[in-house]
Amino acid sequence: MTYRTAVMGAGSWGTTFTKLLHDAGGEVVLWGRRPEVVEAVNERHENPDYLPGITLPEGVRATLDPAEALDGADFVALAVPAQTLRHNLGAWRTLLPQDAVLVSLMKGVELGTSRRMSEVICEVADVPEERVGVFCGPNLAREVAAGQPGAAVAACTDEDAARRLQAATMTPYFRVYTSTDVVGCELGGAVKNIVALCVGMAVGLGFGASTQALLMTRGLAEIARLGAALGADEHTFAGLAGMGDLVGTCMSPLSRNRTFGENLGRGMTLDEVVAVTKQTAEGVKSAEAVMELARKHNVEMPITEAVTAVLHHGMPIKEAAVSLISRSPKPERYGL
Ligand SMILES: NC(=O)c1ccc[n+]([C@@H]2O[C@H](COP(=O)([O-])OP(=O)(O)OC[C@H]3O[C@@H](n4cnc5c(N)ncnc54)[C@H](O)[C@@H]3O)[C@@H](O)[C@H]2O)c1
Ligand SMILES: O=P(O)(O)OC[C@H](O)CO
Repeated sequence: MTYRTAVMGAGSWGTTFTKLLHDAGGEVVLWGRRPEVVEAVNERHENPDYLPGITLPEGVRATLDPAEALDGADFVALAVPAQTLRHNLGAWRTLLPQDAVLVSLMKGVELGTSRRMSEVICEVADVPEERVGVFCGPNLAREVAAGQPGAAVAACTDEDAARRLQAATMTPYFRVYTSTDVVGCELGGAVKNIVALCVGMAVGLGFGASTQALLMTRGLAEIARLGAALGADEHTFAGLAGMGDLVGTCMSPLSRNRTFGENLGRGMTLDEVVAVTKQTAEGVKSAEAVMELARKHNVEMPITEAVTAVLHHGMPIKEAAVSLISRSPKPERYGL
């Protein structure tokens, strides 16, 4: 069976996901909002702003017209920044094919509502949760685009839809597992960005692997605590969407979130870091939205709290580091 997919958003991950779908043998059209990006993909088979040096297959086609991209799609993959999804999807709502599965590629939580991306999709597109999927895992766009061995999770509460998404995305170099735990997969993807910001700050301050491992491990514990409060399956956090994505992102100099934190840790001001960050570092805005969720569900998330204090309330990084290391003594516990 050949599936047709519309990928909405021609940044680094949207473009990479388009290549993956093509390599998996599917039909795919990439929607981009900038004419020069669409032209580069169609004429020169590259997206130099986001994936310099990567050659895209000749069969990969891009368009500026959302209706053309969405026409007849089995899957609609959404790859815009988390904070613009509501606006973008609202504009495409009447063009969405009746039975298409809408797949979030995004790793963020909406500011103001604290909604996960799948919740925003259900609300704006007015579709039941069975028609909304999530694709996530330790996937640094450049490495996946280069065809390095990798894996991800295709999640949907409708197991059959998850299996179809799996079939549409498996390639000789990329494995895809299914899950029905949409909540856990989304939280794993969104909250690890906040932990990666913190690990980056630690790297920027000159701290080594011991401190980074501490932050990753306790970061995973707070992700699992929030997940338990929101009804996620705690096993998800030991998998690709949890530990896998957390470790991949926190360890990689390619991560925009880790790099953002590292620049702050080295002493740049927030404005300076924002000015040099050309791509989306979702954790920066999502930190406040996740903190709001944590407060609402009475979940302790000290790393998220410290990152939010540094990014949005002017707390000096060194003060945040002291606040974390001097927390009261307690037994080690994973999850709740
Ligand atoms: N890059 C990765 O390695 C990777 C991997 C997995 C998931 N993700 C997630 O994918 C999502 C997209 O990230 P990305 O890496 O492609 O980001 P990016 O910064 O590389 O690209 C963002 C894209 O969105 C477009 N865009 C920006 N503002 C817009 C608006 N107002 N309306 C419509 N389009 C707009 C940009 O033009 C660009 O095409 C994020 O949630 C990210 O966390 C990224
Ligand atoms: O570059 P980042 O920090 O957005 O991370 C990219 C992916 O989410 C890694 O899985």
